[in-house]
Amino acid sequence: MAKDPVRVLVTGAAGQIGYALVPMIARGVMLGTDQPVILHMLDIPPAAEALNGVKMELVDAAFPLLKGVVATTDVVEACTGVNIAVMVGGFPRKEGMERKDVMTKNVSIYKSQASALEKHAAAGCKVLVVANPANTNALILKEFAPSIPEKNITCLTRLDHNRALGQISERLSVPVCDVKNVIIWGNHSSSQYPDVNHATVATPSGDKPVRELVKDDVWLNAEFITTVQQRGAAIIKARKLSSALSAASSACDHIRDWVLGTTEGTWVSMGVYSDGSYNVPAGLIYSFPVTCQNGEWKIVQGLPIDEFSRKKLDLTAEELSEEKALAYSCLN
Ligand SMILES: NC(=O)C1=CN([C@@H]2O[C@H](COP(=O)(O)OP(=O)(O)OC[C@H]3O[C@@H](n4cnc5c(N)ncnc54)[C@H](O)[C@@H]3O)[C@@H](O)[C@H]2O)C=CC1
Ligand SMILES: O=C([O-])CC(=O)C(=O)O
Repeated sequence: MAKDPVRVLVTGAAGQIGYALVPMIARGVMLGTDQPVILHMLDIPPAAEALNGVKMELVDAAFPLLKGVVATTDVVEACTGVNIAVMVGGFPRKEGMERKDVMTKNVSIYKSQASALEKHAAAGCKVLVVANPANTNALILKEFAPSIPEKNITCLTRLDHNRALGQISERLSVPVCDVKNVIIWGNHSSSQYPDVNHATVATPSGDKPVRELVKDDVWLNAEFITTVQQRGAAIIKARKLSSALSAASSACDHIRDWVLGTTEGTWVSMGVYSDGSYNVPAGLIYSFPVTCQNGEWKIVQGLPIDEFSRKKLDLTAEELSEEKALAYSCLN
């Protein structure tokens, strides 16, 4: 029997990530090729005409899984009955800006959209915040939507995770699908810690640690880390626009794994509400290694953390605490 359609909200749908993301969702990249979807697309009035153009293209593409499109500038209409909410709406960073610089503009959006989601989304709606500062926007959304369970509010660090996989794959000239279990700890910002200490590569003689294969701790402890931390800025420099296709694809990965589960023996990185695991202060949205099953994520426990890593985990937590304080000061 055909499945009932799932309603997926994309905010900022007329923007660059939105334009890359909605066809992926309509093709089943996010929820599976047997899962019909109804797309809810929200943008602001100045983008209404462009949003309507995206809707026209979705109709023209005749996606078999797409059972309906709601394109609106009304946040209540956009949020009504949605099962998944991908929050991309906001203002992107430009060359020379830190993600913190977009804070003032974006956190107030997340405060107001929190109440619309809380009141109008379907029960159990899963929320992914993409817009920057992603962790702090997600935290604001959580705090101003107290009836949405905190386990249902996450932010995107899967792009950073995928970037880390990509760097290792390039360095070792192995297919990216053979690399797994990197970790992005902390903030989706240049303070994040891309950690390869538990990462492995599938080889004909079994999984081997990335460190053993790369055989260059200097590169792994320095250049690799900064390349991943600065990749967003490098893309902005090259394209004069921030990452879009990779962000859209990673957002699909995030939701797909969350809803359909991670593969046995593999974890992914997600920005989730900290419960104090790994001595990360509770009450921050922080990126951890997680596994997913039955629609729920769980932080991978018990990984040994060396002194080098500890410092980096703490540094990015400190930045998130500062961002939290700054966000509240912007809202006052
Ligand atoms: N977490 C991550 O890995 C990544 C996050 N980003 C962030 O994603 C966000 C979107 O990036 P782009 O699509 O490139 O930007 P964009 O400027 O092309 O699109 C953003 C869209 O949001 C809309 N918008 C603004 N305020 C809104 C509101 N209140 N409600 C609904 N829509 C609203 C704009 O009209 C625009 O159409 C930015 O904040 C960017 O920094 C970008 C790449 C990766
Ligand atoms: O760097 C930016 O502003 C966009 C972004 O979040 C990324 O590409 O990781």
